[in-house]
Amino acid sequence: MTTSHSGYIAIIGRPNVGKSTLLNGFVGQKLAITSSKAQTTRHTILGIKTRPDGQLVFVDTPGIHRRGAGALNRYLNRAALTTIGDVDLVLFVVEAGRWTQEDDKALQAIAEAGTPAIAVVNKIDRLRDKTPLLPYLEQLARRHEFLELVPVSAARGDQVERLETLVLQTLPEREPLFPDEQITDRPERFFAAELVREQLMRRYGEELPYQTAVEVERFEEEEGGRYRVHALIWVERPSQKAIIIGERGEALKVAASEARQQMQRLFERPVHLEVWVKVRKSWSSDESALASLGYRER
Ligand SMILES: Nc1nc2c(ncn2[C@@H]2O[C@H](COP(=O)(O)OP(=O)(O)OP(=O)(O)O)[C@@H](O)[C@H]2O)c(=O)[nH]1
Repeated sequence: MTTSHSGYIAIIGRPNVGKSTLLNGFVGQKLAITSSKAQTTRHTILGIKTRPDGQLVFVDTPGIHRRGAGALNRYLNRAALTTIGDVDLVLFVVEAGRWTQEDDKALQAIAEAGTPAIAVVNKIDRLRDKTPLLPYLEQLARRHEFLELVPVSAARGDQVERLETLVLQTLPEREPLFPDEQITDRPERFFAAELVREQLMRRYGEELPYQTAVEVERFEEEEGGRYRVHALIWVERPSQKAIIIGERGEALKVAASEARQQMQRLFERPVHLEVWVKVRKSWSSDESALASLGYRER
């Protein structure tokens, strides 16, 4: 019989390095929403991968960043920092060829926690010429005592399986922590809200998405298995509501249709989705409004 290794792995790095893409690649399902905008991830999500030789429980955290005041930003940083101290291993994700102050801050947090770490150098597909990769890896190795340094392309899946095997070997000998078939700790309702939020992140301007939140107020299974989902998009100003809805409702219709298709893929069943936009003043700077929208310490 093979020995079982199991444990918690935090995926840590500055915004936009590809943490969510990596998590989805490990689990083989789109659990974490992604976009080209920084700070897409607002919630900590568990992604569970069970193999015959053990179980990897990944914790995708909101990116660590330096700027930004306000309750939402405080929540994002706190969530990432708490996670680092609580896990068996950290995957520190960086972008090949790039090093910023925010990377530095994330690495400092890892060093302070003293949690063992593997450096994941992502987006190697972007390097046409691979020559600079070696000096980059050497420099990274000098910054911290990593267990391993692994270049990958999360988007293409290159080296992700190898990384997974390396990760498993570092985890303690332990029976699986979750049942075999479980792939996340979040209910389907949560993913419904996230998939609507993903469309907002992807479709609307640079600033607007950060001033919106999504709440699923109804999530029901109809006879025959179809899901009926009612989602509310909270914005801070009436002008934002007009932008999201668009002329004759076209913009929202397109966004909702894409979100619905993504839900059908994840839930593997038909989905009926209705989306409404409502104005609630300054929800993103108000701790109690944040809590009511699900941004709670867990
Ligand atoms: N070329 C390339 N792009 C990638 C790769 N991995 C991720 N990306 C892209 O990088 C962007 C950010 O990816 P995410 O997975 O959302 O990044 P994140 O680190 O979770 O971001 P935050 O939510 O801001 O913390 C997206 O546009 C991805 O498609 C990769 O291996 N190669």
